[in-house]
Amino acid sequence: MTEHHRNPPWSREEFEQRLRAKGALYHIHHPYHQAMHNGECNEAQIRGWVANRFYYQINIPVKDANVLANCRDRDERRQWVQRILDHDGYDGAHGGIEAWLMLGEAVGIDRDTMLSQELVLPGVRFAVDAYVNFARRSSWQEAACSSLTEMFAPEIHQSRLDTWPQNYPWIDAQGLQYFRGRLSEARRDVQHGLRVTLDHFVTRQEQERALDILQFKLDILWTMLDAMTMAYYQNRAPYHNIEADGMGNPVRYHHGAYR
Ligand SMILES: O=C(O)c1cc(C(=O)O)c2c(n1)C(=O)C(=O)c1cc(C(=O)O)[nH]c1-2
Repeated sequence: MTEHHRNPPWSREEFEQRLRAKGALYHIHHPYHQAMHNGECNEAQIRGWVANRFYYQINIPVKDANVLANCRDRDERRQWVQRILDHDGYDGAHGGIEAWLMLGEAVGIDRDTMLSQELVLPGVRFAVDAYVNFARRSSWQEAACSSLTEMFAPEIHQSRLDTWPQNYPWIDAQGLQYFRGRLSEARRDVQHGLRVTLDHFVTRQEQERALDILQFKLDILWTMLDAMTMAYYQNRAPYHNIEADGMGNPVRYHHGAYR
């Protein structure tokens, strides 16, 4: 046992405070998001982000289905299942994935292109898949903890609602509905995720593990934007320096949104 594992657990309040302090590393601080917030993104950079984030959107309910699959507690599942419904839609509600498709259309990506995932960069795919796989292999409480980056999400959604209409007048403001919907959904998710995390991780060792899990999730979000930076800022999408695939076909991503 290393020394710090003998340390007493943090109080519930201090533990929560340490989880919230991780907001300092949220992707709101990534240069890509900063540029987007400051109105400095060109149309291709906005489109690249929307098309790549779509892969996150469609995987969130798959991730949450993995959480359910690992959870033996009916009451917890009853609450958690709402996350899947929020994204997939139910009854009269069209759901988050549909809302993201509408955001896509508002920025100039037609549905078929978005659904084909042809603009999704491998680095983004790997990062998002790591999240789904983590939820598949971990306890449902660990997966709940990994969702807690959502503590920091309402601020980023609100900032888009506040600044995009002025900064990007070419985007139909109707397309921003996704962000509006998430404001309340994220706050409700966080209440649940935080309660599970504070209840489940009780020794200092477990609490430190929870911080590591949250860091892992922060890394996923940050790495997605790193991959997009390569493609849409540095014009170094995968295979950017290779003209053809050897069979005379243009390489992947040549037709992509980064052009
Ligand atoms: O736009 C964003 O910056 C952002 C970030 C995050 C996040 O922190 O993981 C989520 C969302 N949006 C989001 O819309 C969403 O539905 C969502 C679900 C989850 C999750 O981990 O279960 N994160 C996020």
